[in-house]
Amino acid sequence: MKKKVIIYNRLEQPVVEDLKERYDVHFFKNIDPKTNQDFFNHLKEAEGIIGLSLEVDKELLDKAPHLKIVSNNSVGYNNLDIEELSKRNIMATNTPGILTDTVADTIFGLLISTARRMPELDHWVKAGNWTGMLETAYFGTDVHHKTLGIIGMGRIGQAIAKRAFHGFDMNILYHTRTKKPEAEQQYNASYCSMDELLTQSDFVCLMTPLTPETEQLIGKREFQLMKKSAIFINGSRGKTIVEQDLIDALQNGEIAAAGLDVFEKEPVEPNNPLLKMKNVVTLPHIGSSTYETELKMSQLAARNLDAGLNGDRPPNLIDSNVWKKD
Ligand SMILES: NC(=O)C1=CN([C@@H]2O[C@H](COP(=O)(O)OP(=O)(O)OC[C@H]3O[C@@H](n4cnc5c(N)ncnc54)[C@H](OP(=O)(O)O)[C@@H]3O)[C@@H](O)[C@H]2O)C=CC1
Ligand SMILES: O=CC(=O)O
Repeated sequence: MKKKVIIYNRLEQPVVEDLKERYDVHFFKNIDPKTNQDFFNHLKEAEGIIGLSLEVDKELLDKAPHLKIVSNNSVGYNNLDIEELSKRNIMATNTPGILTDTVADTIFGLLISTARRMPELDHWVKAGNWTGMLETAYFGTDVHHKTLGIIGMGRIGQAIAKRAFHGFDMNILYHTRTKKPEAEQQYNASYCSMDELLTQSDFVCLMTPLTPETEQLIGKREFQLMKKSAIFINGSRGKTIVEQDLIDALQNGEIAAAGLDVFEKEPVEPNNPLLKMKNVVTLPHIGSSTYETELKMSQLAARNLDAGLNGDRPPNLIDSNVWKKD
C-alpha cells in the first residue's frame, strides 16, 4: 500500500506528478487547516507533509499520529514548531541555498524600484500623465555609492551584499549574530551594532529568519534611529517588524520610503494603510518565485521527503538530533 502524503499550498506540478507515482497524494490549497474535515481525515493517516506555510504546531501534530516528516518547501521554517516535532521524533526539513541568488535579485530589485520610484512612475506614465518635461518632484534617489545596512548577513544577506558591492559600489554595513570575515574581505563589509547600522545607513535591509529573538526586532525606536531619508527594505518575514510602527514612521516622515516583500498578515489585508502609500513598494512574497527556482525548491523538498519516508537521512534535516539510526 502506498504511503499517504499531504501536499500543502505549493509544489510545482511536475514534482506533484512524480510524487503521485510513489505515494497516495492529497493536495490542499487555500483551506483552513484548523477546521477542514477532509484535511483532518487525511492527516490522521499521513506519513509525510510537503509544501509551504502550514502551521505545524502541537494541535496539528496531535491529529497526525503516523507522521514521520514535514518537508517545508521554503528556507524559512518559522511555521514549524521544531521543539514539538523533535520531541515526537518527527523530521523537519527546508530548502536552503538553491534560492539564495533568486531572493537576492528580488530584494535588490525591490530596493532599486523603491529608490527610483519605478512602480509609482509606471502607473503615472500609463495613466497618461507624461505630457511635458518631468518635474523635479518625480525624481528618485541614487542607489550607487550609498550605504547599505544589512541585518541578517546569512546566505541571502551576503548575496545582496555581493550585488551591492560589485554592481553598485555601495558601502556595506552589517549586523548579525556572528561576524562574517569572508564577507568583510569580499565586499568590504563592516560589522557594527544594530544602532550604528540604523543611524548610518541610507538603505536598511532586513534579512533574518523569524525566531523568538527576531520577532518585532524593528519597531518605533529603530525607525526613529534611521535617517529621515532612509529607505527600509523587508525581505525576511512580516513579523520581524512592528508593522504599525512602520506605518507611523512613514506617515510621520521619520523615514522616506519602504520596499516590502513580506507582511504581518499574508495575503495582506486590502485596507492595510501601506497599500495606499506612494512611497511604499509592495510585492506578494515573491522572493524565490521564478519558474526555475521554484521547480528546484520543489525537487529538493521531494528529495527530503523521499529520504525521510525511506529510512535515509534527509539532506536538509533541520534538527539533526532527530536522526537516530539504530
Ligand atoms: N521574501 C522571501 O520570499 C524570502 C524570505 N526568506 C527569509 O530570509 C531568511 C534568511 O534566509 P537565509 O539567508 O537563507 O538564512 P541564513 O540562516 O543563511 O541567514 C540568516 C542570518 O540571520 C542572522 N540572524 C539570526 N538571528 C539574528 C538576530 N537575532 N539578530 C541578527 N541576525 C540574526 C543569522 O546569523 P548567524 O549567521 O550568526 O547565525 C544569519 O546570518 C529566511 O529564514 C526567511 O525568513 C528566505 C527566502 C525567501
Ligand atoms: O519565504 C520563503 C522562504 O523560502 O523562506
